[in-house]
Amino acid sequence: MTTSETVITLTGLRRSYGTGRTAFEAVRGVDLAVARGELFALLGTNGAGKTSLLEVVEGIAPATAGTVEVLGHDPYRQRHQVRPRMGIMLQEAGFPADLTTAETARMWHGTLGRPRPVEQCLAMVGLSHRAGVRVSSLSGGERRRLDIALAVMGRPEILFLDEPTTGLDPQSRRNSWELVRSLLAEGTTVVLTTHYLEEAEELADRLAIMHAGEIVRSGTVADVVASEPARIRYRTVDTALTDPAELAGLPAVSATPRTGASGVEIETGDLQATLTALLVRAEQAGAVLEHLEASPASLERAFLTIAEGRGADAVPAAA
Ligand SMILES: Nc1ncnc2c1ncn2[C@@H]1O[C@H](COP(=O)(O)OP(=O)(O)OP(=O)(O)O)[C@@H](O)[C@H]1O
Repeated sequence: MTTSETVITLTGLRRSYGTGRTAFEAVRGVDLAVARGELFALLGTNGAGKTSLLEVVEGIAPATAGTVEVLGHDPYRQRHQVRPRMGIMLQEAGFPADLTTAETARMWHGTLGRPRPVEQCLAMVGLSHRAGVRVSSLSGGERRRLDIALAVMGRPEILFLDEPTTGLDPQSRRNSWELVRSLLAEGTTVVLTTHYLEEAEELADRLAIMHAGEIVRSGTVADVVASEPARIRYRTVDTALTDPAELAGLPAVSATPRTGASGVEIETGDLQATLTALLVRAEQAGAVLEHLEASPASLERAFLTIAEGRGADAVPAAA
């Protein structure tokens, strides 16, 4: 259940690698607040800065500028106070290859304050039957699931999952979602990065999309989708229906229609109104609209608009 208590607050957060002329700023002034009990998804193109940001929040690296507070503490300088209350699943974990699954879990168990039993954790991720198998013999997906098991073992208040389901088959992915849902139901706060938009749509209370070190969209899935227009596409030889100035006069058209070799693309804030008027015009002109497609706004579309560099300034982020 989501409460209004804020457990993660970032203000003007920046993170650079290197110094001087070779310095590279991977996180460029991020403001963010995550409430207790919610699932916050961080999305973005490859290299957008998600992992660089997460590592600062997890206390693995210091911020170059700005402030970060996790459970009321600086996660880097006051790491010993924050770390026991967090569960962290990194993008790539290193396990000693010669230990078995159960030995690895028991070793981790020994480092935690009030851990869940090893057997329970392995059962939670469907690895009980692989308990006696060496980690080196686990499949990539099984190793990912072992990662999740270790991350939840310490009953964390905040769980960080960095691309947790990459490499999992569809069934295992859905099982992981069920596990995350059960942790949310217990009141755990979850911060998730993923390249699977469906995963964010399934699980996220709120999300942010990063691009080039900045958050360019944020809010609920519905908020982010609402910021994106619907699209109509077709091809035709009728010049009245390929003229951008004529088409801009259709109701609810939100940008100058694009016409080119691949056909006509119209963006609209009201798909039904624009489509109805377009079809009436086509009927009156006796024109045929070939390959006609009408696509409602979607998270995928919003993501692609940002990835193509068209959406960075369109709608301010409101984290
Ligand atoms: N140690 C480092 N030294 C220099 N640059 C780095 C370092 N680590 C990451 N970067 C750069 O910082 C940028 C952000 O990387 P980061 O790993 O945070 O992105 P990401 O959003 O997590 O990407 P992905 O989705 O591919 O995992 C990239 O351009 C990357 O090359």
